[in-house]
Amino acid sequence: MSSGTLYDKVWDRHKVADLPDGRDQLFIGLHLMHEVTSPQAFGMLRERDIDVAFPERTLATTDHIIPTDPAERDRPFEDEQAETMLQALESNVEEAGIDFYGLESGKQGIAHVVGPELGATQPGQTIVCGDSHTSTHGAFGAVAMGIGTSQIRDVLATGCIAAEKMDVRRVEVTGELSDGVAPKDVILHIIGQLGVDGGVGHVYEYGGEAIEAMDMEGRLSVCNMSIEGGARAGYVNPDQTTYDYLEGRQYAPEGDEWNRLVADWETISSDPDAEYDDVVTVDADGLDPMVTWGINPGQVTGITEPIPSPDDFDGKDRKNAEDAVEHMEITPGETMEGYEVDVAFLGTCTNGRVSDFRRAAEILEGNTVDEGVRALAVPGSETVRTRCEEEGIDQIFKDAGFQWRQAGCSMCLAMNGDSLEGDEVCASSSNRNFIGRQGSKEGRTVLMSPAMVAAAAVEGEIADVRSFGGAN
Ligand SMILES: CC(C)[C@H](C(=O)O)[C@@H](O)C(=O)O
Ligand code: SF4
Repeated sequence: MSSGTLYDKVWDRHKVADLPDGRDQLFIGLHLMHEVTSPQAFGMLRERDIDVAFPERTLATTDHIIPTDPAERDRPFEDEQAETMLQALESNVEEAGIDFYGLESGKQGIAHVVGPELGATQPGQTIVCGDSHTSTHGAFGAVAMGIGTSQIRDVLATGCIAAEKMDVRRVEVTGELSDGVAPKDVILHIIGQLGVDGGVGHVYEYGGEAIEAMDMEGRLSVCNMSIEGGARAGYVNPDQTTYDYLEGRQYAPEGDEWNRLVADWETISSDPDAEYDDVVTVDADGLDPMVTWGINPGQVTGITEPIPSPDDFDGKDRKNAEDAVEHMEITPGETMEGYEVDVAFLGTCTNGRVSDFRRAAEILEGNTVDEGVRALAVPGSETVRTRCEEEGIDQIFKDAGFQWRQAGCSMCLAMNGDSLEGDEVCASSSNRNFIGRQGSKEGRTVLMSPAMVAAAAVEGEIADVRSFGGAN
């Protein structure tokens, strides 16, 4: 039997043909869809009178444009553009016979939260979505990639895309996370070390004891931000943690089929002697909670570490650091601790899952949000929201002074009206801190873990979550 990486094996299994331009024709196991990037592709199919080839391999939800304020979710939405986009998605999926998790389903949410929690995301699959954070699904040992409009058209029409095979970099994360340090800190640290372009031309295979010790939701957070490190995709080899999470979920196979698949999934993991194009080792021992100080996710440092000076960098990185210092109004040499915040935002496809809300609730319990802070808790899906409400987590958030919202992307990119104003500073559990990302050109985003967002909300400034004691 040939020896290789999971990426090689899954790719080879799904490869249909060599294309003349050097790319491969790749069959797609699961196509996730949301309202922003799909309408145009459906339009292209309609122009040529082509039906959706595999509706049963397609799953749709609505996330980016929908209001998260319960009072604004009645149809038609006040925002006409949002209403039009959702209507387009609704009629497209109905016509094609695609499973759709809309507002009434009780399971609506961000595609990258919904796919895994419904058990649609499975090991060994090829997964695509017209969304860059499709890399999230790699946490299950899948090859999951974001695609553009013409590829959405192709997968709708044929079940295949033309894709270029990448190199594989093994990112070995050794050591153990200390209290108060989360998977989000690990991926921010990785991006800080390897750079936002460090992964270009690669997919990242995350492994090592720190990754193996993570639960599925932690691995999802890590894989989610692969794209922020420039990688085309990121994945973790499937193991018992993966199977235990998946078993019994809505789309998960059952009985003999389940046993057959688990046995098969065991064979698709990277072999011990697999050859990688590159291997890097990152030590998680002694890692601090991380915070970004700049305007891309690689401009990141430990909470106790000083903000670097532009002089520490060369070329493009130096210019980026100068821009960051100016935009963020930060002082190199100081730490980010004590940097005042106006908004605390907890949610997104990076950190909008139940374990994220549990970790933040541990910090919030018995505490109140600083009076200068507007605090939003936005579950990544309605399933997450319901689960949090069953556990009483919503009450802890509300008692602390957070707004408890309904599921969506919300202030991650402010397409739905949840937005920063002026030069507000946001302590955010999201994945992008680009200028203007959260809806205001002067707005300032500081990326961090969910527990760190809760700590910042309480203190009214960036704080070290470890000072709250017992936090994990
Ligand atoms: C709107 C969508 C295409 C976009 C993406 O591709 O990632 C969004 O989800 C984002 O996070 O910026
Ligand atoms: S939560 Fe943010 S990063 Fe994730 S899909 Fe929505 S907009 Fe993109």
